[in-house]
Amino acid sequence: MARPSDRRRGSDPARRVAWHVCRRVDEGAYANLELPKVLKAEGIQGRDAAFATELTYGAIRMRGLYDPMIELAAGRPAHRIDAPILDTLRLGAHQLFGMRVPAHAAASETVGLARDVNGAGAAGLVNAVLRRLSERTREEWTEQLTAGLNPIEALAIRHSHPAWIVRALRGALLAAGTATRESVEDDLQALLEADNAAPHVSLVARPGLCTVDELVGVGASRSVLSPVGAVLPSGDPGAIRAVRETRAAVQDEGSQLVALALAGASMPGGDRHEEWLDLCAGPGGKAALLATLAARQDAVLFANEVSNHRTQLVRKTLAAVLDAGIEVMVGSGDGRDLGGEEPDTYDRVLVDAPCTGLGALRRRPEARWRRTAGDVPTLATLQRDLLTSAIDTARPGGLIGYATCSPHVAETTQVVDEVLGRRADVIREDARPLFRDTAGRQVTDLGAGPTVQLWPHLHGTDAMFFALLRKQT
Ligand SMILES: C[S@@+](CC[C@H](N)C(=O)[O-])C[C@H]1O[C@@H](n2cnc3c(N)ncnc32)[C@H](O)[C@@H]1O
Repeated sequence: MARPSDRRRGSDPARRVAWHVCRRVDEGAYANLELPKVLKAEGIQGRDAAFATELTYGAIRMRGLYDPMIELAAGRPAHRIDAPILDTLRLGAHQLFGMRVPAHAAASETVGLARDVNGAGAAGLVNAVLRRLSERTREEWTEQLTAGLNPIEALAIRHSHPAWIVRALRGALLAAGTATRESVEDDLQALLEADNAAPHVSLVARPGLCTVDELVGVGASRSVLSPVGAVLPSGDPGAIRAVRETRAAVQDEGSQLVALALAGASMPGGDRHEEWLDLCAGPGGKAALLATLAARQDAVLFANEVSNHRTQLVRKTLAAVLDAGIEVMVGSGDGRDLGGEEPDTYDRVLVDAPCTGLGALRRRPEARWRRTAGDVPTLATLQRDLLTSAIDTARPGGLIGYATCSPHVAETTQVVDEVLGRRADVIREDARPLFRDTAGRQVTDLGAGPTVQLWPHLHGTDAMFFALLRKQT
């Protein structure tokens, strides 16, 4: 496919970038990886880059609402519209219904884009569809599209999530004790809205390598939630020296709290030199935080990852940690085998399990359209095997933290319940007191316990789940 730079330069560069990224995403790319590359290649920065980002992410995220609108306006199913033209129409719809672009500018700029990237013939179709779309408000279209649907299907269209995900999130809100039967519809709506809002950029100051004050000094504000966190209101985190040097990094505050919780859990038996294991470490965000926390407690970390490529990423993430002389080992292996290879060894073990990522939909605009309900049982089997192996690697008295960035009960409490149901040597501890905010107070709204469930609409974090288990002596 031609890059935007190869094409005639009649249309707005930011919109062309958005279209190009949407095409690449249709072909299997990830928007969060592709967009920065294309913005850089096109030399687009500042407000134009922010516009391109909002347009790209919104058009991809909201296609569950925009495609049915486009179908009505075009008088044909979306799969009968050429994919490159459909992407142009989605971008037009997002300018009309999701951004504060005046309708005439949204239409004329999108037709200009169509002329450039889809050809003169397609521009006529795009013009006609956008004119029809702009005859009604978003709410009017939504009312028409959801009339007569059951509540889950209606929410799926209104908030542009696949219905199976809406159902799973509703079940998770109830199961975690976050919502009651009375409040669940409001909670669900707030959660779905939070999934569609751009998340702020959270940074971690890796203890001993960087301070929150240093990040505040370059424009970030102190995190309310994470004692090692900061929030960047705008700008490119890559421009921050501490981030470039891997002394700090972009990391969700929920992930920070998970690592802090496991490191902070009490371990009777006093002053032994602990050995910690991160069983699924790639790309190394939690491993880097754990390694610095371990160093403060005179402990050492072994970071394990199954994929060779991701093991390399762990090494890159740990660059500043290793440069500082902090003792951390990095290895590549299947976490399911470690329980047999190194039984009864580690004091603290983190299983940050591969999961559907349904808790991080804000960050990955295409993820909701790629995942299927069929992924869940496959992942749950892997998660059970990894947790079982993690328990085997823990020494008697040792701790195991099980985390996912999905709140789906089949990946969270059901995994823990099933594994614990088969073993008499592990108990579940209340993890909630370990989640402490910057002021030292227990984080609110963590659920009914003993496990912890964080939420984008309540905490501003990804929907991280965390269970703390202790192996009996
Ligand atoms: C959720 S990610 C971990 C994120 C990481 N802890 C961080 O904070 O950067 C899960 C990781 O598990 C790895 N993984 C998948 N199957 C595995 C296995 N059988 N053994 C070890 N790691 C595995 C994946 O490659 C992926 O890197």
